[in-house]
Parts: sequence; C-alpha cells; structure tokens
Amino acid sequence: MPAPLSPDAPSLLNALALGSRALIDAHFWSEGVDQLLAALGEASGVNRVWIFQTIERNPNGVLQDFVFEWASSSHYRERTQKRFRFFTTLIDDPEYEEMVNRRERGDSHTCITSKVDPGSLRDNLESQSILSMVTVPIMVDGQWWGTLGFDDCEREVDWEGAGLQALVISAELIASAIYRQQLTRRQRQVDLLQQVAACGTWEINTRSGATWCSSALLLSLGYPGDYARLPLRRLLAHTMPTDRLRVFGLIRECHQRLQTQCRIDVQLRVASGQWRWHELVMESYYSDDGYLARIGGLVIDISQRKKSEEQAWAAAEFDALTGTRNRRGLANHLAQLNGQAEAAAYYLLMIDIDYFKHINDRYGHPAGDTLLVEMAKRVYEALRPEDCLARFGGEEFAVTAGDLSHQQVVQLGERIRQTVAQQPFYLTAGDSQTPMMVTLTVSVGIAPLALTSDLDHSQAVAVAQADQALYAAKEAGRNRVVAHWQP
Ligand SMILES: Nc1nc2c(ncn2[C@@H]2O[C@H](COP(=O)(O)OP(=O)(O)OP(=O)(O)O)[C@@H](O)[C@H]2O)c(=O)[nH]1
Repeated sequence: MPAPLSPDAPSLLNALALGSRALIDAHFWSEGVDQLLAALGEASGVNRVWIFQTIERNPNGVLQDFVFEWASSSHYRERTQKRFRFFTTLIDDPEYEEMVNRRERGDSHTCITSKVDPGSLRDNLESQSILSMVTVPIMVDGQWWGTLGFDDCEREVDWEGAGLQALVISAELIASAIYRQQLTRRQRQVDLLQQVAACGTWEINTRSGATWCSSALLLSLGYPGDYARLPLRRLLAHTMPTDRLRVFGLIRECHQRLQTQCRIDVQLRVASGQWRWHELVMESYYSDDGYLARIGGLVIDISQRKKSEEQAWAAAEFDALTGTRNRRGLANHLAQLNGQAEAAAYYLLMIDIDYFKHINDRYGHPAGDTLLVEMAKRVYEALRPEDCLARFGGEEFAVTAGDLSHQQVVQLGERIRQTVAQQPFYLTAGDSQTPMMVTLTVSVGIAPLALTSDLDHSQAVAVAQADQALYAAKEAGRNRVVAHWQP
C-alpha cells in the first residue's frame, strides 16, 4: 500500500482566500458556502465536500440533515439520496461514539478507512466507498452547529498538518457566516417587534457622546432606519425642553445612588412634528471606578395610553353634558386648594334652576339639556377665573369662591342670579326652525366653607348649610339669593 497523500497546503490557502471573499460578497450566505466548498474541493482533489447540520443529539444517536455538498463528479453526489434527509445515525460503535463526542467538543477527526477498526463506522465508510475522510465541526456560539467533511473515494489522504489547519479555518469562516446570518435574522425580528409595539432602543456613550438608536426609533423620529448616527444634540432636540431637564435631574439622582434602572415619561417630537408621550426606561452602566459610562434602554410610545388616562380622568372629574366639573371634580379642586392656599375665607354657592320641570315638560328633555349647557356658560361668565363651577346633579350647580367677605359673596350670588334672569335664552324645540325665547331664574343658597384637614366633613357641612339657604330662597318665592348666616 503506498503512503497516504498529503493535501497541497498552498492550494488550500488559495481556495480559502477565494472562498472567504465569496462568503463576504454573496447575497445569500448559502451561495458563499457553495463557492467555498467548491474551491476547497478542487484545491484538495477530494471527491466530495459536505456539510451535515446537527439537528439533535440524543443518547442513542445523532439526527442530522445533509445541507451542503460539492462533488468532483455527479457520480459522487449523495445529498439527493433520500436516506440523507434528516437521517439518524445510531451510536452503536465505540469508535463512532468517540468521533461524535469529538465533534461535539469542536475537535476535528481524520481517518483512513483501511485503518479503522471493524465496526459500524468502518461499515459506513465502506458502504460509500470512502477511502479516507476528514471532518471538522462547525461551532456556532459554542454549539456544535454541524460538520464539514471531505470524502476521498480514490485516494488515501493524510490530512494532519497544514491541510487540516486550512479546513479548521474554513469551518470557522462558515460558522461566522452562519452567526452573522442568525444575527441579521434576529435583528429583523427585533426591528419588526419594535415597530409593532411602537417602541425603540437607544444608547448614549456618556464619555464620547456617541449615540445609537434602533431603526424603529430612527423611523419614528423621522430619520431613515439605517441612519448612521444621530448627533447627541439632535437626539436631545427631540425631547421637550422641560422634560429634558427632568431627565437630566433623574440621571443625576440615579448616579448619586448608583441606581442602575429608572423610568420617566417624556414628550418626544416624532416624524409628523407632533409631540407624543413616551416612556423612557433607562439603564445605566457604570465603570469599575463608579463613572457613568453608558446610558441606554427602551423608549415606548405611550401617547394612546396617556390619552385614555386623560379621557378617563376627564370622565371622572367633569360633567359630560355641560363640561363643568362634577361633584368629584369639585372635591379634588378643593383638595388641591387645601394643599396650597392659606385657609382663607371660602364659600359654597348652591344654584338651582327654578321650575325646571316645566321647561322639560313644555319643550322636551333635549331642549332642557341645551338650557343646562347655556345656563352653565352664563354662570361661568359671572365668575372670576379662580372660582370653580361644578354641576352637582340634575339642574343644580355649585360654585366655590374664596377671598371674599360675606357681603362680597352675596354680591357674587346676586350677579349669578341676574346674569340668568336678565337675558332670555333661545331654544329650538322639535321640528320648529324658529328659536323660542325662554326666561329662566335661579335660586342661590350660600354657606361658608372651611378648608380644613377633614375636607369631606367640612364640605358636607357647607353643602347642608347652602342647601338650607337654597330651600329658604325657594320658600321665599325663588329667583333670590339667601346666605346661611342671614336671619
Ligand atoms: N333636561 C334635563 N332635565 C333634567 C336633568 N336632570 C334633571 N332634570 C330635570 O330637572 C327637573 C327638576 O325638577 P324639580 O326637582 O321638581 O324642581 P323644579 O321643577 O326645578 O322646581 P324647583 O326646583 O322647586 O324650582 C326634573 O324634571 C328633572 O327631570 C338633565 O340632565 N336634563
């Protein structure tokens, strides 16, 4: 038997150079792999170069798929054979098991069939008329992704040495092409997810000021998705100036506490030029000496959520018909005043439309609604900006006013009464196109309102007293103002 041949290392290196260029240039990474295998096959003179992808390793065997092949002639092609489609090789032979273990560890394996101990590995090689074989595992991210193999059916080749080194480099080139392709695919998925979820990712290097934004974020801010790098000042210009100061303040606070995560709601100017609410989730990265090195994180468009919250807040605090505050809105307004203002003299004025039932009976409920809206507008005009008007229910309104003497608040009640009574309201009822003139009057009851720490109680007292005064006004003939302190 002649001594085994050694592959020509310079030809293999040349093939490697050609193949690596193909891997970089190819539009699809698989085309690059095909070209690399062909270059290596031709340079080494073997009959077949192949790649098996590892699908699963289980205790009994390995499930693989035959994914790439180059053959020196069609006679040596095997990939098209059905038996190589997702095939399982049973581990029933120590030599074969050792070979699989080596592949899993990332070690290459060479063999000359005539020197392999009898067993399933040798049977397998002989059944394919292979005289010598070399396999190099393709390790992607530390995992046995697959195997690059060279079969020679005409020669016994000794691959040890420079030839094998070239094959190891080939497997690494293929592994990095696979890794790149996996990253690109994942990147695309992340981009899609960010677009669907209206969010983006960003990072700022605090030392250099260099920024990085995901393509979804760039697109939402009005830049092309592949925009190389936004200058920091341009990125900051997308943040509402007042919010920018809050962000800086929060970062400073986090830094002092060496806190790594924080969040804040800010308004960002988006592609349309509108300001939209976003949630900034920030992660700080510190260097070993405690220096803030990078800040990055998520930015999520929450404008829809903010809008719903505002709508819910408005629904909870404002009256849907007249647009004035409701009972809860008035209570919250008073609670806010209580937090800020000195406990100045405050008053509650209860305003009730006289004989409103007649209006509904005569002109219909929708006309009555219109009158309530118009009435609220008129009362509002009689008030000072700091006074608060609320619809308490039905045809009853309440006003809170502060910083007035007893006499002044009675004058305010009088002004409200007059503004309603002095000018008629105009209504269209039913199918009639001609507006009808309706005169209205209101009765007003006034009581002092103490802004105390137990606001619920003092408000209830004021409502009861103002109601008594209102009742007195109704009893006295309506269209009048009565204060609780008046005899
Ligand atoms: N159109 C309309 N009517 C309402 C609304 N809420 C309450 N009302 C009506 O307001 C009327 C109140 O009637 P009453 O409590 O008897 O009082 P009034 O007729 O105004 O008489 P006095 O208060 O005694 O002067 C009822 O007919 C209610 O149906 C509303 O939202 N829209």
